[in-house]
This record gives sequence, C-alpha cells and structure tokens, in this order.
Amino acid sequence: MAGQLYARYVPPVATAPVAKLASDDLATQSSATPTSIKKAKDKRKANDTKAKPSLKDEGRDPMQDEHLHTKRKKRAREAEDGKDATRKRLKHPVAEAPNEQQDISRSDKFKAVFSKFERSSRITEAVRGSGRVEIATEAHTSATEPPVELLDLGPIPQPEQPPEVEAKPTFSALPSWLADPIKISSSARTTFSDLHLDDHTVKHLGKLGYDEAFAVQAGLIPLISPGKDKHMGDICVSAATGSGKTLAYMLPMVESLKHSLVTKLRGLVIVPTRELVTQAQKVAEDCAAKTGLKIGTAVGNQVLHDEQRSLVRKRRRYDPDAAKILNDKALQVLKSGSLEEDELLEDCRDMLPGHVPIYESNVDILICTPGRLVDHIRSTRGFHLYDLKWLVIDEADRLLDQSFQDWTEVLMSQLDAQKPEGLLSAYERMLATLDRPKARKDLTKIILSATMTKDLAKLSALRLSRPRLLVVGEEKGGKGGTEQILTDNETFDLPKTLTEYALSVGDGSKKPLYLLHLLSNNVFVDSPAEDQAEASQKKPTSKLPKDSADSSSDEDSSSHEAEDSSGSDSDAKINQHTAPPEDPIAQEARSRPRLIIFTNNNENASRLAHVLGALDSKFAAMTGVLTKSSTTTVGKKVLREFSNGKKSILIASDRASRGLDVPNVTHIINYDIPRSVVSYVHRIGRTARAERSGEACTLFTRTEARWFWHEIAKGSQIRRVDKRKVIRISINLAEHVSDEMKSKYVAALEGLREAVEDRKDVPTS
Ligand SMILES: Nc1ncnc2c1ncn2[C@@H]1O[C@H](COP(=O)(O)OP(=O)(O)OP(=O)(O)O)[C@@H](O)[C@H]1O
Repeated sequence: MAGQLYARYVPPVATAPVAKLASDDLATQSSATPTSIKKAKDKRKANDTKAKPSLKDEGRDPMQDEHLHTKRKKRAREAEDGKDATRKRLKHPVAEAPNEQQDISRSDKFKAVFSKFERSSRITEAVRGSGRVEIATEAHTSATEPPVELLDLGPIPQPEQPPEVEAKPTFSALPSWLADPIKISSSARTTFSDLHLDDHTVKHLGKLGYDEAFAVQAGLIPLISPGKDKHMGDICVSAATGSGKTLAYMLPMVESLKHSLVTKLRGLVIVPTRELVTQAQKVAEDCAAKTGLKIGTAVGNQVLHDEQRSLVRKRRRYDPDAAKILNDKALQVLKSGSLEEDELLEDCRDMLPGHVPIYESNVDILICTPGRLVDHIRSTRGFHLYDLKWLVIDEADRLLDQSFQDWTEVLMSQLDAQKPEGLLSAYERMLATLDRPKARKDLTKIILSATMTKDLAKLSALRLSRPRLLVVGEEKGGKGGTEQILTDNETFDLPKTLTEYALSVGDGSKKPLYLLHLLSNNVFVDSPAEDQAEASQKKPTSKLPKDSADSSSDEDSSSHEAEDSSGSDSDAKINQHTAPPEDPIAQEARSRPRLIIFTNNNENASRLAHVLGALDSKFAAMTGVLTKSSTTTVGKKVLREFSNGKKSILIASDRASRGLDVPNVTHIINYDIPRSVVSYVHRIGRTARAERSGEACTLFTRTEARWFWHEIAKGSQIRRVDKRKVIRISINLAEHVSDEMKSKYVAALEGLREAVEDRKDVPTS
C-alpha cells in the first residue's frame, strides 16, 4: 500500500527515493496487461522453484524449511494484494482521489522540508569552508542537487557574526576641565624673563643655576601670575617626576607675596612627608632670598608648643572696651570651673589692665604635612587661614588617599569660615558694610602630582573653583605633534632621559646574587670602593649590560597593590645650586654612581643590607638603610651621607619613593617589584631628574613576570618617549657566580636566619 508509506514519519532523505520508486511502480503498473501479469506470476513461480534448495542437497531439518517456505509464500501473497489494490485504484480513480491528493501534498511537504535541510546544509558547508555565507535561491535548491546525507542531531549551523566594531565614545565621562586639559610639550622651554618675572628675580635664578624654565614652569607660571594668560580659578598639574614642579609653583607664589608689608599666613604648601617639607622649604628659601618673606615649617617631630610659638606671636593692644568683655568672659569661666575655655584664661593671665592679646602670624609661607596642619588648626591660638592667598597640595594623589584626621574636611571648613570682625582690616570692614554679594575669596589652589588622579570623588574634597588641568607630556608621534595621547584613564609620563631594564631572577631564591652581579659588573663597573679614598682616584662609569640585553618580554602571573605611607625627618635635599663649594674629594664622591635599591618593606631592606654586606664587605661600607622604622636622627644621617656621596647605595622602602630629590642618583634598582604602577613611576623617578640621564632596573621573578610586562612594560597607564621599550637583560648565574661566592651566599643566609631566630638586631646601616 503506497499510502501507508507516507502515513508515518520517515526522514525526508530516506523518503524521497522511496516516493520516487513508488510513483515509478505506479507508472509501470498502469501500463500492465493481464497477460503480462500472468507472465510475471509464472516467472516468479519459476524463480521460487529455482530458489528452493533440495533437502537432500542441504541436509537440513525439513520442518524448518517448511516453515521458511510458508513465510516466503505469505510475503508473495502480500505483495500480490498490494498490486491488486493498485489495480483497483486505477479502475476507480475518483473513489481513491482524496487519499492520493493527501499523499501528493505530503510528498510536497516533505520535499519542502527536504529542500530546507539541503539549504541549511549548504550554508553550514559554506560557513565551515570559506567562512562566507551564501544564501542560495529557491530555484538553486531544486532537485538538481544530490541528496544530502543527514547526520545526527547537532548544533544548528549559524551564520558567522560580523566583526564587532570597537566603539569609541564620542563623549567623556570626565568633566570638561579634566577631559580637555591645557597641554604643553615636555620639550617646551622658555627664558624666565619671557615669563614676565622681574630682572632681579631672573638674575637670582641664574645664580641658582636655573637658566631657562622647564616645560612645567613655562606652562604654569603664566597661568597663576598676573597677566593676560592668568586663569581666574584653581589649577591641577600633571607632570613627570623631576620635571621641576616645586619651582613652578614656588616662584609665582613668592613673587606675588614679596611686596606684602605685614607678615600674614598667605601661602600654605602641604606635602606628604617630612623629607618633602624640608625639600620644599629649601626651594622656597632660595626663591624668597632677600625678599623679607618668612618661610615656616610644621612637621610632627618638633615639640608642638615650640612650633606654635614659631608660627604665631602674641602681642598686646590697648583696648579697654574689648578688655572688659574679655575679662568678664574669663571670670565666668573661672566661676564655672570649666577647663574648656582654658585658653581664655591664658589670654588674660599676662595682660596689662585695659589690654587685650592679639595674635599675628610669624610666617608668610607655611610648608607642612597634613597631620601637623590639623594639629595647628585645632590647637594653636591665633593660627588661622583667613588671609590665605595660595594653597598648594603637592603629591596630591597620595595625600588624597590619606584620610587620617579628616584633614581635607578640617582644612576646607577653615578656608570657608568667615573672618571674625575683630580681624577685619579697615578695607574689609568697609566692604562688609556694603550690601553686596560676597566676593569670591582671593585664593588660588594648585594641586600637583606626577601621577595626578582624575578621580572626581577625591578631587571634589578640595572644593576646587573653576579648575583647569595642565598636563605636561610627550607629543603624539614624537616632536612636532601638538596633540597628546590623553584618555579618561590616568596615564603617566616617564622622564625622557630614563632608560629602563628588567632582569628575570627565576624563582627569586638567588635574588641577592643577581643584585651582587649587577652592582659589581654593571653599576660600579670599576671595582667598588675598597675604601672611599682609593675609589676617589678612579673615574667611575656605569651602564647596565646592554650587550646581554634584548627587549623581548616574558610572561607569567602575579600582582600586588598599594604603597606604604611614610613620615620622618631628614634634610633630604642637597640642592646642587646652593651647595657650598666642595673640596675635590667630596666633588669626586658626588660624581660616583649613586643608586637607590627599593624593597617592599622594612624587613626586606634590613635583611638585604645584611646579606649584601656578608657577601662583599666592600658594599657594607657603602650602604645606608632608610625605612619607616629608622629613627629621625638615623634617617637624617643616612640621607645626608647619601646626598653628599659618603654612601653610594641607599636601600630603602617606599618611604623614599615620593618626591625625594637627591641630585645625581644614577641608578634605581627595584629589588622587590613595586606594588602598583604609581609606585613604579615614583620609585624610578628618583633618577633621571632635571633632564639628567638615569637608569632603572626591575628584578622580577617568574610569578611576577606577567604582571610586570603587562602593567609596567607594556601597560597603557605609562607613556614613554618614542614608545621606548623596557630592555630585558639576563644574567647566567651558573656562568658568573663562583663556587666560593655560592658558599658565601649560603653562609650569609644562615647568618641571617640565626640573627632573625635569635631576635638579634639585623644591622640596618
Ligand atoms: N629650570 C630649571 N633648571 C634647572 N634645574 C631645575 C629647574 N627647575 C627645577 N630644576 C631642578 O630639577 C630637580 C627636580 O625638581 P623638583 O624636585 O621640583 O621635581 P618634581 O617635578 O617636583 O619631581 P617629583 O614629582 O619627583 O617630586 C631639582 O633638583 C631642581 O633643582
């Protein structure tokens, strides 16, 4: 029965030929005559007889054969019935028509389904083959195509997705002043006289060795000095380490204040560490020489009372009315026994009758750490910021990360406070009587860093007014271009005179030996000082091993974070411009290679110094250690010796990574990999300052390699001049380290272990 063939689901590929066969069969049978049918029957009989094997021949069970025979007969009968049915249908076509139409429509349906399969198969083939998808037309999918073999169920082939176009936002998430900064090329130079500084100042700068203005000075000074380019608002500055930011803000501040007749606190500079207070003080004194301006400092190491007296002086004024009010108040306090108003009693204690105390600032410019500033705001009688004209926050990103004592909040509310009537000048009193909206305070805020943050949440704490951002950086595509590569992300420029190296130290277990090899063969190329006198006769040279260098990268995994904070005293900066004349030996000592080795914590610094000294006693004599745990006196001494060349090596924690300006530091070695990109930028920024050349080498272990190459060497956060690469160097320890040195190393480690276990003090300098 042909109809039954379509009554159940049969996969299209299989059914198509069957359907064709069935219709062929129909065609054949429609032209058959009774005679031909009989002939066919006879033929089949003959075949059956022929096919029937002789029982004798085969020797099989007659019962089984009989059963087989019956089965064949039954099948033949069934076939005959089928043909009869076909014949009947042919005789009565109308009666059978609905069934037949149904069959034909089903056949069409299967053909359609089949053609769909064929199409999708061709698309799959096309996607797999050329990757291109060609959609065939209906006509093309006709029966001319060979039948497609259907496979198991699998994922339906999908057309290849068009490549995603990298969307570049047409807007910036930053406010316009951050997204569209004032740009200046780091190679820009100008004379100080072109910056409209007076002749006396220009001459004075010349004497200090500042012949022309660096880019940041050329960019910032006009923006904050009187003149047509002055910006009436606050300024943020982003410029590389060692680019001269300190002079850039100090000079205009001193220039604007030097004509003041009365000493008032008008300039406030906030920096994160005591070392930087000392450095900035030096620059301020250089600039303010012979101007009569008084520079003061406030850092945590002094006795607060002494510092208070140095900042504010107390005087008497005859004013009977005011004296009566003050005395009445003091009496109330005495009666109530309250100690909160103790200062009021203090005020009256040494006053003559009819007199009141008045407080005056002893300084025009104060340079301080934020913690100490808060101390003075809260507890120094007569200390106020009502007259402030300049607020400078250097290393701003670091300071804004520190929230101790709520220093920004305390400072800002002090700046916003209204000046008490008693402190108003005659002019201010007159203005106060006028019914006018309050004029903006004449205060300029200058916020600076080599790693300036664009974090609005942090910057908003400074309540900037009409701010602009000044960026000093490399030009896009080298010199001549004007547009800088700026993104919404924070990106930092490195000094263009810096060369960077990276040294793989395997698993790190032999790091001291790698360091020793670097020091002996690449930094102190001639043998390191046997003693300082002998070394002073030699002319040192220093270059990292460019012969063994290549700039390939190497990657594995790892990452770290955050810098440690610091704070201690030291007269860090030895300003080359104002240093007294030196004897030749001291001069030579200064010209020797000088390097800072950075570790990630105090312990590593102390231990490294111990091992290095044990490996080679010559290095013990040349090395100083500066960590957070160094006392103020030790820190001062170490920095002084390092600055004047008595010590050539300074092993330091990140305490020394920010702002430290020791001239002629020739090398930086990151013995421990820095914990962040920002930390790396500041550490290596201790060399290659003020356009002098410098080299920095980072030691990385296998696990640190990936982070180093991804984030530091090739990361998008750091911009290098002319896309300069970090040069990879390698040292084959097996070749270079003698057996004697190896056993020394084992002994040094053993000595260190014993020292640590016995809780002996590991020598620190
Ligand atoms: N115009 C100039 N000519 C020559 N030397 C200069 C000039 N301006 C600054 N310098 C010198 O450049 C050095 C670095 O200056 P400074 O300490 O201000 O850098 P900085 O930008 O604040 O660096 P950092 O971000 O690391 O604190 C100092 O030794 C300073 O004396």
